[in-house]
Amino acid sequence: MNDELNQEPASELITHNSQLIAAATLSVENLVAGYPGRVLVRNLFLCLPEPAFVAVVGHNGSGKTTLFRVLTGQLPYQGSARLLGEEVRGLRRAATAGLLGYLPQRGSIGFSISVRELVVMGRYRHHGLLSAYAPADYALADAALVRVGVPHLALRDFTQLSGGEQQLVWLAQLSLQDARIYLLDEPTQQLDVYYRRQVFGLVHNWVTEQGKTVLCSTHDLDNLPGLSGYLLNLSEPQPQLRVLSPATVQAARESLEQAPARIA
Ligand SMILES: Nc1ncnc2c1ncn2[C@@H]1O[C@H](COP(=O)(O)OP(=O)(O)OP(=O)(O)O)[C@@H](O)[C@H]1O
Repeated sequence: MNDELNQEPASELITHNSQLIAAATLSVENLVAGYPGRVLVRNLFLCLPEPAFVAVVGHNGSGKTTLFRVLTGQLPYQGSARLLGEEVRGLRRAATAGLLGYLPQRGSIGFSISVRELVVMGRYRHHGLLSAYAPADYALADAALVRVGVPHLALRDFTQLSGGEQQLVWLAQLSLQDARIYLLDEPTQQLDVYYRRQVFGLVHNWVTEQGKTVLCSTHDLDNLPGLSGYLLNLSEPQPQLRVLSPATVQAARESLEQAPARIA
C-alpha cells in the first residue's frame, strides 16, 4: 500500500472520495435494479472520473439494457446513480438539457420520413418548438451523414432502409444532439464488418476529439482491442471498470465463451 495514502486522515479520505464522486462523469454506488421478482443489477459500484469510452459487455440477458434504462431514468432503482454529479432519479428531460443522448436497441418509426429530415431533428435542442430548421442545420445533418458513411441515403424514405442502414442514420441523428454522455445500446448489431469498424472508430472519436463520454453495449469484441477506455463485463460476479486492452478483452472473451451463471 502507498505510505502517503496511509498517512492521510480517514476524514480527509472520505471528503476526497465524495468530491471525486460528485465530480465524476458517471458514478454508481450500491446500485440494485431489475424487474418484479428479477434483480439484474446487484450492488454495482462504478466511478468514471473523466470523459471516456466504456464498452459494456455481457451474456444475453446479463442486464446491459437494464443498466441503460436505469441511467436514462426509465427504470426505478435502489442505491445511487449519478451523471455529472446529478442523481438520475431527480433528473427531468435529461436529453433536452443536453446531458444525455440515448440510442436504444430497436428504434423504429411508423410514418414515412426522409433520412435528411430525420437526421436534422437531432438539432431540436437548438430550436424553438415551432421554428423551422435553417440551411445551417441541414448542412450539419448532411455532414453527419457523411461521417457515418451514408450520404447517399439522404433523400431515401427512412422506413424503407435496411436495419443496418437505419442504425447508421440514428447514429448520425444522435451525433447532432451534442450531448455530454451517450448511451449506445448495441449500435453495431445489424452492421456489416466494414461499418462495424467505422462506427467504433466514429464513436471513439466523440470521446477523444469532442470530450464526450460514450457507454456502448456490444457483443462485438473483435473491434475493442484497438480502442482506449474501459471495459465493463456485466457477466462478472462483481462487475467493475477495467482498462481496455487486448488482455482485458481476451479475459472477457474467455468468460463470455462460458455458459452464463444464472441468478434467480
Ligand atoms: N420489462 C421487463 N420485465 C421483466 N423482465 C424483463 C423486462 N425487460 C427485460 N427483462 C429481462 O431482464 C433480463 C435482462 O435484460 P436486458 O435487456 O437488460 O439484457 P441485455 O444484457 O441487454 O441482453 P442482450 O445482450 O440480449 O441485449 C432479460 O432476461 C430480460 O428478459
